[in-house]
Amino acid sequence: MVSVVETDVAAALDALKNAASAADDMHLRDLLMDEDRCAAMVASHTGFLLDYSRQRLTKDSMSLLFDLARRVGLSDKIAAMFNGDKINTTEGRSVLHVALRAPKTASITTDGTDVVPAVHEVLDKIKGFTDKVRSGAWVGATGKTLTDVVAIGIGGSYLGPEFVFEALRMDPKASAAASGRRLRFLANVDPVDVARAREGLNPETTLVLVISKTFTTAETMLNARTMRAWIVKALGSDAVAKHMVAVSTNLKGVEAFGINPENAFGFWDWVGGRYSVSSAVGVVPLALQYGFDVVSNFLAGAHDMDEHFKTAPAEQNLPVIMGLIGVWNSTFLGYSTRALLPYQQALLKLAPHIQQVDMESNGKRVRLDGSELNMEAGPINFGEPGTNGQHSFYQLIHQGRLVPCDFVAVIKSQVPVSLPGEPVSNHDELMSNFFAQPDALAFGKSAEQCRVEGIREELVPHKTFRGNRPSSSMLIDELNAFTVGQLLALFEHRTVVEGFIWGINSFDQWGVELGKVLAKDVRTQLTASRSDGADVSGFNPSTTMLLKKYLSG
Ligand SMILES: O=P(O)(O)OC[C@H]1O[C@](O)(CO)[C@@H](O)[C@@H]1O
Repeated sequence: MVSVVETDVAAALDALKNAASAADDMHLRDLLMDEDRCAAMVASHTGFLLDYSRQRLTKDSMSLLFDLARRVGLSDKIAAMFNGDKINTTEGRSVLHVALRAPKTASITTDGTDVVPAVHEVLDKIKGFTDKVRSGAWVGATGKTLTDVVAIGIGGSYLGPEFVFEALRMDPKASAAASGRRLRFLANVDPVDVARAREGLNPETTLVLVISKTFTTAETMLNARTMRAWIVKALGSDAVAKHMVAVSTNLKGVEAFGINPENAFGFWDWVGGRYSVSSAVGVVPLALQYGFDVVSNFLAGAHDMDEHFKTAPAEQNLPVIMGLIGVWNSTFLGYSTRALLPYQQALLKLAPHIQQVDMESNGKRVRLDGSELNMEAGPINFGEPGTNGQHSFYQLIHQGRLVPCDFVAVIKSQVPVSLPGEPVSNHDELMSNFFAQPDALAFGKSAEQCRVEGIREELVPHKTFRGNRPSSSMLIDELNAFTVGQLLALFEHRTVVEGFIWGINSFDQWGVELGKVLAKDVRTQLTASRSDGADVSGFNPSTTMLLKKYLSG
């Protein structure tokens, strides 16, 4: 039987479908002339301003989206997440990454236990350990200070920490705190990645950090064994205790590997891998590099955005607005892709991280109850810092397929440069592009304009831009540990909002399992063929041919 709520939601969806058909008759060129509309489509929160007037939305269609949010019970769903309800139903887990950055005074309960004291216990342990390593109180097997860290981990145990690491590299405070220290990441199970990660490093001064929620991920464990062999070869097996530590929810696995659980930093099953950067997964490597104070600011920033998300009314709530725009573009306008374009080199790893956050979360085709979703949900995400992207894939964005864009920029550069004789500072030069691109996409250039410019008739079609290509523009006051935390939480919550509206489970990832199972079969075959010359068998003709070619090489 169809419930009242479902009928209510269906009515809201129908109204939005009609609004989307009407959007075909509107051009951003005209919508952007409406001052009231432009003023209404701006939202802000401490240090952040979002202008979404270049979305193909009217004020009415935006109201319909807020109405849909009400009808699906978005605010209750957000509250359920913050309350520790087991909203990850396929795994029977709470979703509490927000607890990782909650202050000591907060109380967040799951299974009848307040998790905040445990979070702060781990944070205190991390502070103690990282302070010791940084000060030289914790030394390696030969008595030398451990100045270099190789953080082994993949997916959610890698992408978020690397995003934050890169975002803060040129921040004056973080960079001063990192003086004399190096942090490398080792993710790919490729001996080339191992060689790159340890290039120029000395085992005597290197700390290896194994980061894995499960401590079973094949790539991470082989890389961990490879790095352990490197330490043991140089310094002997006793050195492992001084040179290897771990981050995991599986402390038994850590011990079985040979790392003392005393030197392990735990987290919990209510932290999803891709939402784990504010757990020990990110805090340990980042505090080793930048010091615990900087990382505390990062956590405070994430918490600040959590509070905004939890309390601000939908109409002023940045993650809610961004999530609703995502739903509009994906489900109602049918755009299958979106681009994340930071005009800020420090954010070069934002798009790769958000790719995982979003695509592993919302790359789903069934609803929570297992029924077919029957609408387009999670889009393909990609991105690259501007202006590099302009000289790469923007041609397609301007004249090829339609890709909604999220432009992100920072008002104050971390490292301002102004050269005598140059008309603008280097940062202003970068920002000129940030302001120009959204307008080029929105307004385009008509054939008439081309003709007025005297463009030869046969070239007019090639030089015409239809425009009407949607984007949002975000300005961040400055990029520091606090605002990086805010930015991370903002994008995490956008994904969560979209998943809540679609009624899917944004917190499981069954889709990555099948490939892992098949890789096991191939591993078994390679072992048998290499050791006993066993024939390749049990695979389809194509895979058999490829495996034979590989084995003969
Ligand atoms: O931290 P682990 O357990 O090594 O897992 C790494 C990653 O693998 C996945 O399970 C699948 O890619 C991710 O969700 C996770 O972040």
